Amino acid sequence: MTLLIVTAVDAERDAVRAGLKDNADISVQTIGLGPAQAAAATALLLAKGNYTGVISAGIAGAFAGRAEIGDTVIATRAIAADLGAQSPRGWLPVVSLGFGGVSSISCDVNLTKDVEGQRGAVLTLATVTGTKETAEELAGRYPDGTAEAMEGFGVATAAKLVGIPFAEIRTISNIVGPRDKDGWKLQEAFAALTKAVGGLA
Ligand SMILES: O=C(O)c1cccc(C(=O)CC[C@H]2O[C@@H](n3cnc4c(=O)[nH]cnc43)[C@H](O)[C@@H]2O)c1
Repeated sequence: MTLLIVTAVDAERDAVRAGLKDNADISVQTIGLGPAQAAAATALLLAKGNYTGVISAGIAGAFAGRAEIGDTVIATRAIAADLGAQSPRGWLPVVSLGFGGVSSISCDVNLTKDVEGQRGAVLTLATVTGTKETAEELAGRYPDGTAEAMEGFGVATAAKLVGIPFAEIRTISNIVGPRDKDGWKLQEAFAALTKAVGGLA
């Protein structure tokens, strides 16, 4: 039986593979960017293989004051932070709309028990946050929200459908706020990712 680790882009996949040193019991695959692509591609992989669990891994943005560049965040839960409705009285998560669905999926602690890092919720968004206002709104809405990325909830949804454990590991490349892509510390985050997944090997 094999553990599946999925990443959005090849650079993340290569950083994870470097930390695992050819461990034959772990398969690392690129699934593409965003929650919809992540859910569909993960479901396809899980349908074709026999996996003990799935981990969404990669880089992420941290909410100011909750994690720093180069830190490792191990998700307690993956939150669908843009699945719901806006209203004049504030945000309405999908669960409050009355049509079913869930707003967050818990992570299995056993999958990441050998990984070092801080624990906190990781938000999944189809749109990367790019303003101070949205960053503050999300941080206020989710007091346990430590980081945001674009795939975790999609991967978690596929794992839940198949009935296998899910976890998410993210290393911090940037602070969530006004868009400054040139300021993302990609190499620091990829190096931290290689180190973090070493515990899984
Ligand atoms: O390999 C490269 O040189 C490279 C250049 C640009 C971007 C990447 C990525 O890996 C981007 C996709 C990756 O980033 C996650 N991510 C990171 N920070 C955030 C954020 O602030 N908000 C949302 N997502 C973020 C995303 O989930 C993907 O895993 C590589």
